[in-house]
Amino acid sequence: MTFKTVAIISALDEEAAHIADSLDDVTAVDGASLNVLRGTVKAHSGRTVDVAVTVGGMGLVNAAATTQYLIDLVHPDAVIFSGIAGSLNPELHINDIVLGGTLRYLDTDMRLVGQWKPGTEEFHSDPALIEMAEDAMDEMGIKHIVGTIASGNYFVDGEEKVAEVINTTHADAVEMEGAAVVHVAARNDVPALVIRAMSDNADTDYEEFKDFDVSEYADTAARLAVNILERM
Ligand SMILES: C[C@H]1O[C@@H](n2cnc3c(N)ncnc32)[C@H](O)[C@@H]1O
Repeated sequence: MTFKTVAIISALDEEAAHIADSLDDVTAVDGASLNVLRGTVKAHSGRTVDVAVTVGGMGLVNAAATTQYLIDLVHPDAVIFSGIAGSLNPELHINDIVLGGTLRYLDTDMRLVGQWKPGTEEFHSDPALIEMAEDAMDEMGIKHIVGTIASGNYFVDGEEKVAEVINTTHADAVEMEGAAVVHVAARNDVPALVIRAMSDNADTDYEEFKDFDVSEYADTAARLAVNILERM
């Protein structure tokens, strides 16, 4: 598989900043409430990879709309989501990475929703993209797992919510976009990868979350995304 064009999506400005800064020959396109930056990254092979990066906002609908818009706009060979998530796995520490081997929705009856294409009840990041990400993280010395990510339309904090998410999804990390991105990518037959750096242990309440600085973790995920582009 040659990755000539790659679309990268984040939910927050901090999650996209480093990726946008790594692009050369940048142009901007506005549409569908998005500001899309297009540019190139020089790969180790000497080739250039065309990249489109945008911030789509938080939540499943924003993520789905953004993914479809980027696919229609740039016809990418891969879609990568780069961002932060709450850890549900005690083996993981803040700033470790979970790759979305499996992605499941919270609060969605997939027996019904999953009847439409691609006709599955859960979603998966592309194995070739996962392998590139693992090589990149070995090189960068980042602790990581390929695990299960749960995606829902609410911030998960506190023991009760955490227990419910773990019981229903068996997830290692929880966030608000990943499953929607991979779901929409699968409808379009585009390989996708979800990268999440752990920003919290799902114990931080929403008021605190607004105050605490997520830039460091957002940047870890973004540096990984750029390293993957350089391997393409
Ligand atoms: C709040 C933003 O950060 C991510 N995020 C980080 N931590 C959590 C958590 N504990 N629960 C839900 N989403 C989280 C979401 O994906 C959203 O974009």
